[in-house]
Amino acid sequence: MLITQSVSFEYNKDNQFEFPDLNVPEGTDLLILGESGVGKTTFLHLIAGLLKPKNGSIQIGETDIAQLRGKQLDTFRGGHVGIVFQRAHFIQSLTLEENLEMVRFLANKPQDSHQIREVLDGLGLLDKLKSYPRQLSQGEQQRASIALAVINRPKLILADEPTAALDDKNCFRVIELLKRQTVKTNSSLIIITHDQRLKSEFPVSVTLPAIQSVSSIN
Ligand SMILES: Nc1ncnc2c1ncn2[C@@H]1O[C@H](COP(=O)(O)OP(=O)(O)OP(=O)(O)O)[C@@H](O)[C@H]1O
Repeated sequence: MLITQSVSFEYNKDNQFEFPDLNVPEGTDLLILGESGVGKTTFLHLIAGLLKPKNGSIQIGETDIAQLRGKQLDTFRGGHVGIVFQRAHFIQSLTLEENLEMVRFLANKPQDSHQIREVLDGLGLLDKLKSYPRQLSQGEQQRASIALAVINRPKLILADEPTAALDDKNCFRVIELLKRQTVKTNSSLIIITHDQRLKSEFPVSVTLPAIQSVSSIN
């Protein structure tokens, strides 16, 4: 599903990165661990096509997203990649249902109210369909951000520190919800985090080294 090779990136000469090669088959999960500042979010943004690598290839399915530009890239991402951001990105003037409709619209997907209800139901948010983002608790917002990420049934779900602000109970609940969603659609799930609690939940993990060098999945 995802193959990265020799991916490097630089913000400037003080912040240069070489990332491990990844090979994540369809339907499998991967945890990417690393200390603060080693480039976890940067790597996730490269995989999502939000940043362009300096060198290397990032293949999602048959497509090297490092080669896509503009609208092509946006449409590809909208249809194939779901991102659970550190902080949820909602349109505050729209209800949760309308936010989800917007995500489908932006990916050129037909509206499907059954799909929206099914996803919200799976996340325990069906009664929040008509709520505005500000009316949701922090935990509900976290779950709603998972809904935004999975509504288009992407084959690749990327999550940036989805549990950092959560207590143990909610941490494992969010992981369970993410895993359940990926099983439903046979998607691959990649979580980047410094949250060591997640290690026991994922058989495969890779740690980004403090001193950047290329390594591979252990
Ligand atoms: N836009 C930017 N311009 C310049 N440097 C940046 C930029 N974004 C991030 N950096 C630097 O790149 C390094 C890696 O940042 P990144 O956010 O990828 O780390 P991280 O491992 O996700 O950290 P954390 O766990 O604290 O979120 C940091 O030193 C950061 O200051």
